[in-house]
Amino acid sequence: MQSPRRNAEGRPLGTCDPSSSGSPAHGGGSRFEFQSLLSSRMPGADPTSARLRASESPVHRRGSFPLAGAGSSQALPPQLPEEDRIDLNPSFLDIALRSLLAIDLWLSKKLGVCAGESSSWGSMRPLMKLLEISGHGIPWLLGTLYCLSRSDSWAGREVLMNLLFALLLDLLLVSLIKGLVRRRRPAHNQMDMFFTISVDKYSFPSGHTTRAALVSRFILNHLVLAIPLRVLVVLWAFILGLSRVMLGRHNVTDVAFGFFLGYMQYSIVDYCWLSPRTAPVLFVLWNQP
Ligand SMILES: CC(C)=CCC/C(C)=C/CC/C(C)=C/COP(=O)(O)O
Repeated sequence: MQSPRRNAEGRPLGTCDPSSSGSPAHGGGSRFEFQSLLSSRMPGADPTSARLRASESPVHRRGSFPLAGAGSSQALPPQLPEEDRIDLNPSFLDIALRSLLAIDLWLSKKLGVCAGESSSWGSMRPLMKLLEISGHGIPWLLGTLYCLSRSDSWAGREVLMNLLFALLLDLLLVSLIKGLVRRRRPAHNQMDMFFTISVDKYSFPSGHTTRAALVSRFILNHLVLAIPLRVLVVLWAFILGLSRVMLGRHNVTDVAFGFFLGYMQYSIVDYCWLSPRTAPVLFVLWNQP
């Protein structure tokens, strides 16, 4: 059996002395309290998952409760029940993620000013819903297919074919991630969206935002537009993302990740660019009478 590791004062590590700087396992008396508070008051604190985390922690593996350090002559606090013990040792990443989520929920609730008719900016709701339609998958897909059917130049057809590929890739990736992450939409959201598919009950990432980022980057790279129009395209994408939070459809992190994913999706499309040279079959098929 391993003898317990000791600190500079010869005290076994993990021995409880609330006034001391504490053991590496608990980080001192004040951190001890902070962590207890965090684990017991944080939304979503779950004793079952805490128990699971504990079984992975080095403190737990040692097989004894370190606060009750054997051999210490000082009065020790009473031993805590199992659930409370483990909650004392969340990892730094755990705390950082939970704090980020708490800030995300708080900020999203604050920004959800058009979430209902009676919300503080409720009168703006129709305008936000108009923006919502401008970034919906159906008009973009139908519009691209229509333009493709009317296009009479090879260059135009190539761009539109790639836009179609981009839109389908976006639908696929967003559905996949939504299905995997399964994050519920904010509680203050009214589920009155136009034409949704099953995964759209989930909110991470925002599909409207990925599309806005993807399409705007696509347009900026493949259409020759005057500067004011280019600014308008960027503004549209940005305001569409913001409107998702204002409508209460999404949390801020859903939209932030949506921008990132949409931006990256364009890079994929650009990398796999379809042309009569790289995908001749597609282009020949499209030109059949
Ligand atoms: C071809 C096919 C299956 C088209 C489906 C298009 C469609 C229903 C897209 C869903 C658009 C939508 C409501 C996305 C949700 O956006 P969030 O920003 O709320 O995530």
